[in-house]
Amino acid sequence: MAATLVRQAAAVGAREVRLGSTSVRRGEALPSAVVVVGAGKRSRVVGVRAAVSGGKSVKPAQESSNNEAIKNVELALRDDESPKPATINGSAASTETTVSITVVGASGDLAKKKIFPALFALYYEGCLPKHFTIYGFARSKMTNEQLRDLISGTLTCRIDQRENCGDKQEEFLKRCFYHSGQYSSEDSFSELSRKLQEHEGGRIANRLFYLSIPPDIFVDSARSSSCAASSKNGWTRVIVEKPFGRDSESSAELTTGLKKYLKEDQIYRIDHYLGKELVENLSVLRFSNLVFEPLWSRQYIRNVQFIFSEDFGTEGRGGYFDNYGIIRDIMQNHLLQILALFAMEPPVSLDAEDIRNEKVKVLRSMKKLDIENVVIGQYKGHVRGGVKYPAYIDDKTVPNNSITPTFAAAALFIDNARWDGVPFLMKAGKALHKRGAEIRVQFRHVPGNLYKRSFGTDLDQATNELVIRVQPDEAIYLKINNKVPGLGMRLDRSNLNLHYAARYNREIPDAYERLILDAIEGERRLFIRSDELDAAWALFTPLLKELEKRKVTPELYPYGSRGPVGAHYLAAKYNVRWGDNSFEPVEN
Ligand SMILES: NC(=O)C1=CN([C@@H]2O[C@H](COP(=O)(O)OP(=O)(O)OC[C@H]3O[C@@H](n4cnc5c(N)ncnc54)[C@H](OP(=O)(O)O)[C@@H]3O)[C@@H](O)[C@H]2O)C=CC1
Ligand SMILES: O=C1O[C@H](COP(=O)(O)O)[C@@H](O)[C@H](O)[C@H]1O
Repeated sequence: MAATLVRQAAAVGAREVRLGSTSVRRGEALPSAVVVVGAGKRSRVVGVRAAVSGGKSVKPAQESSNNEAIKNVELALRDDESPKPATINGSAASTETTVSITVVGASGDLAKKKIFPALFALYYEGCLPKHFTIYGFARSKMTNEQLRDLISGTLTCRIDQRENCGDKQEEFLKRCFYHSGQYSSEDSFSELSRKLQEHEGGRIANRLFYLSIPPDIFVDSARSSSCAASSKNGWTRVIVEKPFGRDSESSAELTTGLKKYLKEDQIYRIDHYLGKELVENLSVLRFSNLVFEPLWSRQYIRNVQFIFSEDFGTEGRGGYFDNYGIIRDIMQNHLLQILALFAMEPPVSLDAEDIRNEKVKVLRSMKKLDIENVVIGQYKGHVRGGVKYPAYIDDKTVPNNSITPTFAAAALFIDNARWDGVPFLMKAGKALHKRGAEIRVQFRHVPGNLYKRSFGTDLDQATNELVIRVQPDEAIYLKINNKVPGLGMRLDRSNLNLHYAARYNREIPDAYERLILDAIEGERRLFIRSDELDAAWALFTPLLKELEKRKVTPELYPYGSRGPVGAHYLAAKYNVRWGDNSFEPVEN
């Protein structure tokens, strides 16, 4: 069946076929071809996208009750971004496509640590188109060879594959080049454009710019890249890194600035948490399992916790961090995005706009964050086992009287029928006792529980808890009460555990891989739309201003500890206990 569909899709010029959860996005994005990779036996075709100009949506092509059969075939044709026929000296040029990816800020930390490794991983997996070129752009003077040396140390091959790793790295590096220039200079970008054009060789040239630079030069770079280096015959897209402003006003200003040079559908605002495997899985868990969705409301859920912790400080990024603080760095974006996916109503479809519409709706239903529902902290120096751990203010790029929070806990509420009265707690901190990110869903007590005498007085400890461990060591587990085998009647707490390392024999892709691939494919589902951003800032801006106006001093906590005790009082105010404080062995 899938093969039939692929032939049909090819006949109408589709460029991609999606096969259920085995996302089929590894093919080359040719308007006249379909490439299917990884179509597992149990795969289900859920959509076909085509890049044919002047088309319109057509669905569904065929239906079948068989799980292996093709369903919901949809041709999502992109009028706005469809390739325009290339001409050279008036005559028609190649209809082949090529993608040029420019990493703006290539000399920086993120480029080296995340972006180039993700691009290599995509190349290694065969996910990049046949014709592609990668350019690094920054002010630093570097040759192509020097860029290759800089990034080669951070390229790694999938540990579950490893074949021809060295050769693949060599091949990849040969396709990476460097151009030095000024971010605000159109001349620099014209020169870059000329070089890109040489590599593009007359093909339909799609161009992706990844702005991996400090936020104060986003607009300048967007202007010069857009005015001087946009594609003449294909699409041009720009990935923008966070932070998207410091508050509602600066975020709106940034959006206005970017929109002078780019259309909204060219802007890909990245929140890399949306690219994490378990965050993407949230919707699958909710909407494809009957056992969860009916429980997903105030009727059965007592509280929900979103917890982020790092066991290291701001090392090296204090200069950036001090201007933002943990609420802007983690809560307003990463944790809030996860919350939105967790709490939104079922979307009409898996289409990017339908999902983002629901996220905006739930964000707009939230109550403004009240300062009484927030606790802030900052780490102080600590000596443990003879090792001295620095205080936040020991960072040379941080003023020694800084009151920027490196920890925050908050209680948020959603004012809608589904979630009325349910506390959504967030906790985020640097320099804590462990690194991790998780979602904890604590369910209500069992009414009239026949076994309540077995639990002693602490009924909270006996309620079910669903834990989605985003990182590290990805897992989804449900804490249940169970009879200890034997002749007596003794209950204990056990986990129904989906431990990814035990269940799936493959490495989990880095979030940046998924997101860069989505940007190349024009899939906007995991990127932030401007109205989502506005809604997120509207929630946090009054609180941030209040904290700054009152100059609230953060509670100090020792480096490597569990954070300030105030977080426990905040939770206790809503009869909640943080779920991450209990010891939990990993079970396979
Ligand atoms: N690093 C990380 O882990 C994360 C970073 N981010 C965001 O990604 C973006 C890039 O981060 P990161 O790589 O750490 O940033 P860097 O501070 O390393 O900056 C990247 C490059 O931008 C150029 N640059 C730095 N400061 C200035 C300046 N004041 N004016 C002009 N150019 C400057 C430098 O290149 P040159 O001098 O050669 O031009 C530098 O190599 C930022 O927006 C950051 O907030 C988001 C999440 C995580
Ligand atoms: O965006 C950011 O994220 C990182 C944490 O990302 P992770 O994928 O390693 O969990 C954080 O360290 C940084 O401060 C923040 O800007």
